Amino acid sequence: MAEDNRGFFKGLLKKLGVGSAEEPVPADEDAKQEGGSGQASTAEEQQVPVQPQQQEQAAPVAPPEPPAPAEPARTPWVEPSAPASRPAWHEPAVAVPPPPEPEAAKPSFFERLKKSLSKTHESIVGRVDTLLLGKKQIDTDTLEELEEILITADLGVKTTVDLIRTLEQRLKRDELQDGEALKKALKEEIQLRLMAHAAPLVVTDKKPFVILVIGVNGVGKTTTIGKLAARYAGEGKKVLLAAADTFRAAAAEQLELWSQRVGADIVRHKEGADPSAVVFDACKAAVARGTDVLIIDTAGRMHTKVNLMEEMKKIRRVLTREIPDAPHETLLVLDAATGQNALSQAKLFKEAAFVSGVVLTKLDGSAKGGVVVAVSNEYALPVRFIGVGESVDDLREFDPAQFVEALFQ
Ligand SMILES: Nc1nc2c(ncn2[C@@H]2O[C@H](COP(=O)(O)OP(=O)(O)OP(=O)(O)O)[C@@H](O)[C@H]2O)c(=O)[nH]1
Repeated sequence: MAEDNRGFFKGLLKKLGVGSAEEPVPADEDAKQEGGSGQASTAEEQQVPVQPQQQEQAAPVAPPEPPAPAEPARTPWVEPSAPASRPAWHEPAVAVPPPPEPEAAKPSFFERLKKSLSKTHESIVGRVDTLLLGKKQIDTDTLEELEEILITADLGVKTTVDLIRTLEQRLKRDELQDGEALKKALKEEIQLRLMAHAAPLVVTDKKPFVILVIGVNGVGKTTTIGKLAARYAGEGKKVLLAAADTFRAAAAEQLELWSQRVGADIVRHKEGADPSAVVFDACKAAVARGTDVLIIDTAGRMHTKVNLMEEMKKIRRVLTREIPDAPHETLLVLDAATGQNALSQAKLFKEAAFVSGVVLTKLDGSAKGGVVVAVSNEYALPVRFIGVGESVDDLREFDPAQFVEALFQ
């Protein structure tokens, strides 16, 4: 640093009452300096991030020479890593759940569901409308074309074949005289299949009621847990979250933000810790604190069925040892926007992890919402909730009649 700059900063620091105007010294070097202990300004003090008021005071006083070109304009003792717009003492850089919209500005849930399903509506009902345009009569050729539409709209081969067989029988019984009758029959048959497996998640008064949340990474597990925690805390229940996804520090941070936001407790360990150890501690804490609902976040990075089964077995072993009939619900989270991938994940997890219910997220903006019908019908799994956005109240209990109505309107 130029001599005259040194003089300037010395004077400036004196004015601000910061102490000695020596250049910042790294902490480990400071320890090596002789006679440093009695000084008013240690290296540590100089490297503490500047408080906003100090920055404001220092800003108007320009140094006599412009700073070196590579350096951003800042006073010398500001943390080099601190971005100008986001000081170093801010929250960790993980996705912060967006706050709920003000009630008055929000359309009803049915309206939002309809909007969320608009692309799926186009890919099923829109194409069926085009198929039926100008058709005076429904015949087996029409049903063959319908079959293709349903398969490509992610209803799954098994469900589609089953639907078409039923429609053929109804055609034989003369129930499908025109396009409108066919559309009505299709809507009824889809609803029937969804209703056959529908069942809401009933949180009993077992203390704690344990929900184990599984699914591959990125499908929306953590967000779903946050939304569920908000729901149960809102009902006056005491909620504890277990951050057993220890693969990524950000996953636990994200869960912690949700816990703070909804007023739930959290048990988390360091990144890379054994997920079963987190589950063990969470069970102990839940029992000791009289928790009503314990929700466990897990990592979905088991690439093979064998790995997945082993990890799940281990977690379950720990769980049942601590809370004999836990988990009371094993909730598989699937990203609806991944269509057929979601269907394959349902198959893998159902076989490996004793899934008892499903959450379909990201229905908003996806054309692949037909997968809801496929997952429920092909694997006989109840869809407990659907996610139609990132906000806290964008997770709703699945209602087959409402879903089909919103899809066909
Ligand atoms: N549009 C939309 N986005 C969602 C929904 N649910 C979750 N997300 C978003 O999906 C992204 C991934 O969600 P996470 O909750 O982090 O997913 P995860 O499964 O926990 O992922 P890992 O922590 O990587 O295992 C985030 O940006 C969420 O905000 C939904 O219903 N709709």
